[in-house]
Amino acid sequence: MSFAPSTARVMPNNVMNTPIPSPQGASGDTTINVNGIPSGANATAGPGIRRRDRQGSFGGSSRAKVLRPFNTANIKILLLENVNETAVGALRAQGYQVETHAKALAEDVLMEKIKDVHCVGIRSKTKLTKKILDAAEKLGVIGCFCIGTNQVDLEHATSKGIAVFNSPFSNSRSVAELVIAEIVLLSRQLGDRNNEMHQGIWSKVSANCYEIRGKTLGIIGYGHIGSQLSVLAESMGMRVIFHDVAPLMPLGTSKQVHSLNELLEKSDFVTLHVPETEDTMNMIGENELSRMKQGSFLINASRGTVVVIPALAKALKSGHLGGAAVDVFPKEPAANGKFFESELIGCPNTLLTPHIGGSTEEAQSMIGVEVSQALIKFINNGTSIGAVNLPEVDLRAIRDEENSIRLCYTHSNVPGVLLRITNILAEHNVDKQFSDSKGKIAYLMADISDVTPEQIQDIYRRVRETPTNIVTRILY
Ligand SMILES: NC(=O)c1ccc[n+]([C@@H]2O[C@H](COP(=O)([O-])OP(=O)(O)OC[C@H]3O[C@@H](n4cnc5c(N)ncnc54)[C@H](O)[C@@H]3O)[C@@H](O)[C@H]2O)c1
Ligand SMILES: O=C(O)[C@H](O)COP(=O)(O)O
Repeated sequence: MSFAPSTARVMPNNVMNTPIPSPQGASGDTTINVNGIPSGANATAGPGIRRRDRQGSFGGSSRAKVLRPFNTANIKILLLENVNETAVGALRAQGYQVETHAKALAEDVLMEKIKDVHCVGIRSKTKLTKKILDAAEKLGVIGCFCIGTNQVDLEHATSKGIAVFNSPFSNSRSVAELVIAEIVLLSRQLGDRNNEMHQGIWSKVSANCYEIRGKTLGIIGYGHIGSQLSVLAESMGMRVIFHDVAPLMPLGTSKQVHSLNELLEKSDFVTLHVPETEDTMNMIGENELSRMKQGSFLINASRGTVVVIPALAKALKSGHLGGAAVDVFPKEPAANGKFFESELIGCPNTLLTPHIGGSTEEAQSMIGVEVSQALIKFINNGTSIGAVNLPEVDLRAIRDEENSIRLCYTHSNVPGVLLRITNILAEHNVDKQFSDSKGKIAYLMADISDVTPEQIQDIYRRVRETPTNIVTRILY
């Protein structure tokens, strides 16, 4: 797969279901404006579609055509929260306009900035609420350069046909390694000893300090991170049990237990690796903490809302828990250097970290590559593989010949749509077509050959006018 930038290419397209930036056809290009009408100095009465420069291939075939939404230089991308250079470079190499910010933006600034962009890239801090999404007039795709997507109003994004991509496992190993370190640190009270030494206090203690060998680790949420952690913990001699809503294959000699309570009662260390959902909100409160063994430890590197912080502080101060490591908080400061407050500050044997579970060079670099590639494939080819909120649809490469187009149609999932589209395409040569649905939304891709600019314009207009239309794009 090559992501080499193409020569300017302008598409009849509402890539983000909104007005298209005005064409900037390179010299010699025949360009097609938003309405599909050939325009620009070199517009001719001819087909209006230039054979692409053979700069790369799609789908591994030398006869494959590189598709573009329209002049890629008109695509505007906003990257927030210090998204990795690997992503910035890959997106710029496409010719897109990329604006980067090291921090999350305040709501009013984001509302203004997001108005004009086709794609936004965020991490866990930026909240893309209904209000923000409604301000985003041209937005067609969101890249979450992290695992969690709870910071995006997914339902609203979906209703607007905005695709959302994330990186499902590129930082899993980093989180699992952090948790292994924390298990050892907590078990040996290293946080407290370190603090004392920095204050000039020599306090050599062995009481209540343990090896982790032979101890039981209870993992809540046995997904990418939980299962990776399971393998690492067993290799250090721990026994592993886990609780998950889904029945899952236990790795190594780990065992799935029947209930959350069983896990809490049997574990020396309890670690949370669930997503933020309605079900996991306040999952560990006073009742659950009281079920944990006397002197056991709690680790949370999932989401801050999963643990009731005042209850945890109480359990630590009373000595019921032997310690805790917390990486995520219900309210996190917006940026580095901002004030952090929590009832956990000063609790005994309590490790507090600023949401750094996935913050390693390796993870950030891999995430940058993975998410930027998903964004490029969606913008340039219409591919929704890996989208968390759209049905996953792809077609093999379009043939590299003149006058062939790809129709990408995001629509409401109601009866009768395919018949309507079939009628619109009836007199054309549909090379291939695929469609799938997910809940209230469906996505169709169709490659059509031998179409004139007038026919493209007609297809585009008629598809857009269907009552079920959410987003219609045509790619060349
Ligand atoms: N601290 C960090 O920097 C950091 C980094 C990466 C991920 N995370 C957080 O960790 C979470 C987990 O990541 P992952 O990649 O392992 O996710 P995952 O989707 O691979 O696994 C989550 C698991 O939790 C289970 N689950 C869901 N609801 C549950 C419930 N109510 N009770 C029990 N199990 C439940 C799922 O079935 C799944 O097996 C992410 O959603 C993210 O919020 C934090
Ligand atoms: O969801 C995630 O992947 C983690 O919470 C990490 O988020 P971050 O990219 O904001 O560090």
